[in-house]
Parts: sequence; C-alpha cells; structure tokens
Amino acid sequence: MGTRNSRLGGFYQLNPFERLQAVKAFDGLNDEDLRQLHGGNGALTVERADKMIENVVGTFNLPLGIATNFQINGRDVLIPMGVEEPSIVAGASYAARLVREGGGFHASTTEPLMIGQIQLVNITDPQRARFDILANRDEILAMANNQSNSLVSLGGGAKDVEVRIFETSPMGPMMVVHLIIDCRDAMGANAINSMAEAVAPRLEAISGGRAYLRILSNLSDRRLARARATVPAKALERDGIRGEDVVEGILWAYSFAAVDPYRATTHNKGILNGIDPVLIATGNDWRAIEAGAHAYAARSGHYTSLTAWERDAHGNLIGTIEMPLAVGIVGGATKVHPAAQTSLKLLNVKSASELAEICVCAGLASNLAAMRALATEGIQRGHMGLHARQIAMAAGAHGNEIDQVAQRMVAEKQIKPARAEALLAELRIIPTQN
Ligand SMILES: CC(C)(COP(=O)([O-])OP(=O)([O-])OC[C@H]1O[C@@H](n2cnc3c(N)ncnc32)[C@H](O)[C@@H]1OP(=O)([O-])[O-])[C@@H](O)C(=O)NCCC(=O)NCCSC(=O)C[C@@](C)(O)CC(=O)[O-]
Ligand SMILES: NC(=O)C1=CN([C@@H]2O[C@H](COP(=O)(O)OP(=O)(O)OC[C@H]3O[C@@H](n4cnc5c(N)ncnc54)[C@H](OP(=O)(O)O)[C@@H]3O)[C@@H](O)[C@H]2O)C=CC1
Repeated sequence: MGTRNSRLGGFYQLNPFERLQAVKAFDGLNDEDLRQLHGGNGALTVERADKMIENVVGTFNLPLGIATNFQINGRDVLIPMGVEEPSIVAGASYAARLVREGGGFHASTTEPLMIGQIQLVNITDPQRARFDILANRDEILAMANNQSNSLVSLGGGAKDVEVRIFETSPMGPMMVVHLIIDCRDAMGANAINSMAEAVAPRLEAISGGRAYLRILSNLSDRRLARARATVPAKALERDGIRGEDVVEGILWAYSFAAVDPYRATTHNKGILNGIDPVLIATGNDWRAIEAGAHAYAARSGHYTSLTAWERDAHGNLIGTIEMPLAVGIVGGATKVHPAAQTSLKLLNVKSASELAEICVCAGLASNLAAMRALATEGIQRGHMGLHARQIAMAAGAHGNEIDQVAQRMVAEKQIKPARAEALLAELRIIPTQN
C-alpha cells in the first residue's frame, strides 16, 4: 500500500518518469499499470481499437496528466485527466490545494436512476391509455427486468413507470412513457435501451397506439452528483491582494454567470474543463454528460451556472455544484481501454457514484481556478504561460527549443505564433554564427 497523500507540492517540476514513480508511491500501482498510464506496450493497441469502433486505421493519443492535492470526503485522491488544453490540470491542482486548506471537498450522489423513454403516437383516448399503463406497472417492470442478468440481483433494474401526455407537437399529440431504471455501476445506456425496446410492444397493446422512439434520456436529472468546498479567505491572499478582495471578485464573477447566459456558457465550459478529462481518462461517454449538463443548466428556462458561490459568516468562500452525472465503472469502454482500467484503479473507486463524486469535485475545482484567475490577474498569465509551449511546437520547435522559445515569449509577454517563428529562426541562426 502506498502513502495515499495527494498533496504533492512541486509535482509539476518533475519529469514524466519521476511523476510516474510518485504516482506509484501514492497508490502502489504495479509496473504493468504504470506502463498503461505511460502509453507504453500496455496502452491501447490498434488490434484492440479495431474491436472498439468501426473503420479503424489507428489510435489517437491525448496527454494524460494527474491532478494533485484533492481530498474528497476525507480521502486523498490523485485524479487522472486526459486532455489537450494546457493549464486545466495545473488549475485543478491549484484549486484543490486551496480547498484542502478548508477541509477538502464534500461530495454525494442521489441513487443512480436513469430514464428510458418510449414514444407512443396515434392514441385515440390518451387519458384511458395513461390509466391502463399505470395499472399494468408491475407487469411492465417485470418485462423490463427480464432484460437484465445482473442489474436486478445487484439491487438495480427498472423501478417505476411514469406517463406524460403532450397535447401538441409538430406532428400532433403524443404520449411518452418513462421507465425509471436504477443502473447501479453502469452508465446504463445499453441496458435502458434494451428495456425500452422490450416493453414497447406491450405498451402499444395497452394504449392502442404505435411506438416510435425507444431510447434513454441524457437529461439524467434523477442521477445527480453534488459537491461543496470551503476556501478560507486567507488562502486566497496573493501578490499583495487581500484574501477578502479575492473572495469579493470571485463572487462578482459568479454573479455574472448567474444572470447572463453568454457568461454562464463560458463559466460552465470552465466546469466541464475539469469533468470531461476525467471522463476521457476513465473511458466514459463525455457527450452524454455534456448534453445532460447543459440541459440541467437550462432547466428553469434560463440557462445559468452549474455552480453557486457565496461567503460564510467568517468571510470564507463557499462553492457548491449540482449536476447530472451518469458515469460507469462497468460497461461501455471502461473495461476495454487498458488506460481507463488503470485510471479507475488509481482512483480506487468502488462504485459509479464514487466516480461521479470525483468528477463534480474536479469540475468545482476547475471553476474555482478559472474564477480566481479571472477575478484577479486575468486568465492570460497562467493559461498563456503554459500554452506558450504549444505555440512554440506549432511554430516547429523541437526538444530544448520548445522551452527556450516559450520562456522568451512569456518574458516578453508576446505569446503569439509569429513571435514564436521569429524566435525560433533567431535561435537556429545563433549557433551557426558562432
Ligand atoms: C495555471 C495556474 C495554476 C498557475 O498559477 P501560479 O500562480 O503560477 O501557480 P504557483 O506557482 O503559485 O503554484 C500553485 C499551484 O498551482 C499548480 N501549478 C502551478 N503551475 C503548474 C504547472 N506548470 N503544472 C502543474 N501544476 C501547476 C500546483 O498545484 C501549484 O502548487 P503545488 O501543488 O506545486 O504546491 C493559475 O494561473 C490558474 O489556476 N489559472 C487558471 C487556469 C484555468 O482555468 N485554465 C483553464 C483554461 S481557460 C478556459 O478554458 C476556461 C475559462 C477561463 O474560459 C472558464 C471561465 O471563463 O470561467
Ligand atoms: N444517448 C446515449 O448516451 C447513448 C450511449 N450509448 C453508449 O452506451 C454505453 C454505456 O452503456 P451501458 O449500458 O452502461 O454499458 P454495457 O451495456 O456495456 O454494460 C452495462 C451492463 O453491465 C452489466 N453489469 C455487470 N455488473 C454491473 C454492475 N455492478 N452495475 C451495473 N451493471 C452491471 C449489466 O448487464 P446485465 O444486467 O445484463 O448483466 C448492465 O446492463 C456507452 O458506451 C455509451 O457511449 C449507447 C447508446 C446511446
């Protein structure tokens, strides 16, 4: 067993090999696990990829970083993040360090209940049909649960039936039946779709209508994850700016997102900056979470922030987040992609709910990092300082040239492709002149 202390100050100053050793010391991962994280022989092979999707010609790599400093429900966690954008991993680690000073994140989830929808049309007497479908609830649930080999024995499966009537639509009236399904540790899409397709003929017979769509809803608003964090005002003190003033700035940043959908969209993008990379690293479906997150943000009819920020009686900053988070630790690609398996092992989660809790904490942390930067020095110093290396590489820099060009651009505060090209040309001329 490793040290299990995720407070790894200066982790970023190590090289990738040294970082892997620190991860190994944290968790006691074995060498095979490390190879999978590192992308060596254990990583996704073309042969395996060819069995995952269609028309495969290769694999597409992304950087895998480790966010440090997270403490969630009293447990230290190192969070793997697969992402192409610089400063996300740094920002999340920084914010987790700040939250750690306030006692870490507190997270929870609702039951993993999802919705399967069956669309019924051409029903002459919808009120009678609704009554009869509900009267046959137990039979419908039993038919749905016949589709599952293990969900029911694990305490999950189809739990309830609901009926909604739409008086009008572009094609006329329709009825939508919801199957409420407890998906346990699976994201559940395939399980739900099988159940929805299985019960549709019976629903047609009861209602006298015709079933068209039979599919899950990605607005999984019965499967919510929540987290709360406290940041002592003192922890936010920096470069001569008082912590109280940083709190004030962050609260104005939040207020902007709360009232203005143009700002809320960017604010929520900053939250998903923390969540999507964890979904990718663990082989989860990030399109499903993105769709659910934005729909949930608009549930009142006004698109708004997925987080809320306030000040407590002592002047400390309090942040909360609540959003749908349908993730799995079984099913989909979670058990197929070798690095996803290792990421789940590193996270040491025993249930899909625990993974969802980690995801919302990463989202809350990313939101805090972005707002702190935006409300103080601006986003460009931290973000562009780290993005400078990508600009240097895009300009053609290799090896040592990358850091040399990036450092010059940061020092000059001119982080631009044209400047990178000029500096690179300069760097390449100097050695030949000597
Ligand atoms: C980038 C930092 C953290 C630098 O911040 P800094 O002040 O230069 O950092 P520091 O040197 O004081 O170090 C503080 C901690 O940050 C971490 N850290 C520091 N440097 C590194 C690094 N190189 N690599 C990895 N981690 C790093 C590390 O955890 C370190 O502590 P330690 O644990 O070592 O004791 C800060 O400027 C920041 O948080 N910026 C915001 C980053 C961010 O939000 N990026 C997202 C991209 S922009 C975007 O897409 C979203 C947005 C902004 O539009 C959303 C919105 O509008 O709301
Ligand atoms: N709109 C969307 O979001 C859609 C998404 N998808 C894709 O569907 C995939 C996810 O579907 P999902 O149904 O989760 O995956 P799978 O069908 O791969 O796996 C889920 C199944 O695993 C079995 N199982 C074994 N142990 C457990 C456990 N502890 N908890 C829960 N189930 C367990 C259950 O089957 P059993 O009970 O039979 O043993 C369950 O139905 C993702 O790849 C997603 O991209 C697909 C269609 C639409």
